[in-house]
Amino acid sequence: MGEARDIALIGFGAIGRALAADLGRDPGYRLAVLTRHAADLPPDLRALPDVDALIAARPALAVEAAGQGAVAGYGPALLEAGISLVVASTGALADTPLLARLMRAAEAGGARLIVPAGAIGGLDYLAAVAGVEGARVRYTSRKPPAAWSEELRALGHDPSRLGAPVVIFEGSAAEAARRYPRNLNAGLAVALAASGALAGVEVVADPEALGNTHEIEVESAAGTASLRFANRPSPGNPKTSAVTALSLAQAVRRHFAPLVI
Ligand SMILES: NC(=O)C1=CN([C@@H]2O[C@H](COP(=O)(O)OP(=O)(O)OC[C@H]3O[C@@H](n4cnc5c(N)ncnc54)[C@H](OP(=O)(O)O)[C@@H]3O)[C@@H](O)[C@H]2O)C=CC1
Ligand SMILES: O=C([O-])CC(=O)C(=O)O
Repeated sequence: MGEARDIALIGFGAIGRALAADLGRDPGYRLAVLTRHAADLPPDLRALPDVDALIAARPALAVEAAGQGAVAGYGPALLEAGISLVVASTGALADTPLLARLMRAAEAGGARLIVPAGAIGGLDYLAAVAGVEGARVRYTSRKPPAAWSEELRALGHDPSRLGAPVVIFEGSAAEAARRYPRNLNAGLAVALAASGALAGVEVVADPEALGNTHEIEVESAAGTASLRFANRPSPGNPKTSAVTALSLAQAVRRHFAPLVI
């Protein structure tokens, strides 16, 4: 095996910890973490105090699992410096001027901005049929009330005693990602893959939801598809599905793989 590849993680919360544990078991990777809480890192992880230190470390790839602010704050500089970036906080890309800036930076630096599947799957299918005439995609996010405590209280509901599903939002993926930056990244990933074919997004707090559920319905001249993901919440954050960290680990492996599936 060749020398270990340096990977820089940004953020060390629910996803960052799970991702570090996953990639950390693989001798093919050496990890460093940009975090505001360096003292909380296990001794085998190197702390990066700021984005300049990250760029100076010249990692083979950076992975953001921090928040929309980190994508906007660090993304352009990393990409311009030629460091490809996997973003978990895909909702940040609802900001079209930021997305354009990131794409210009990636082009200038010869790097890639990578949107992983995250909490869902099937983005390849959506992208393949998006241009087919009449293609129409709908996305529904259905999470248990614990993921929507504040929003339910604001609507006059007690999250611990919700008797029936409550629709929190209906509208565009971009507006959903702006309003709910911690809960609607998957909707924006669907929007990027499905492009103009995404007809709408619905967000539901559901006491019967078996975990964080994502439903994608597709109709086009190529056929129909019903995708449904019933995800276990991450132990560290009920808004975040545990599978997201697995998806990011997969995006890292895929980036370097000689066989891409
Ligand atoms: N694409 C997808 O399908 C999914 C995306 N996500 C998104 O992934 C991101 C991470 O999720 P999760 O791990 O659950 O969140 P957590 O809140 O558990 O962790 C985020 C961590 O990032 C740190 N952080 C925030 N901003 C910065 C910054 N500018 N620089 C360094 N560290 C920072 C926070 O620390 P501090 O205390 O310093 O703020 C915190 O420790 C979120 O934006 C989330 O919405 C989540 C699920 C699915
Ligand atoms: O983890 C999930 O189920 C999805 C999520 O939070 C998001 O899309 O932001």
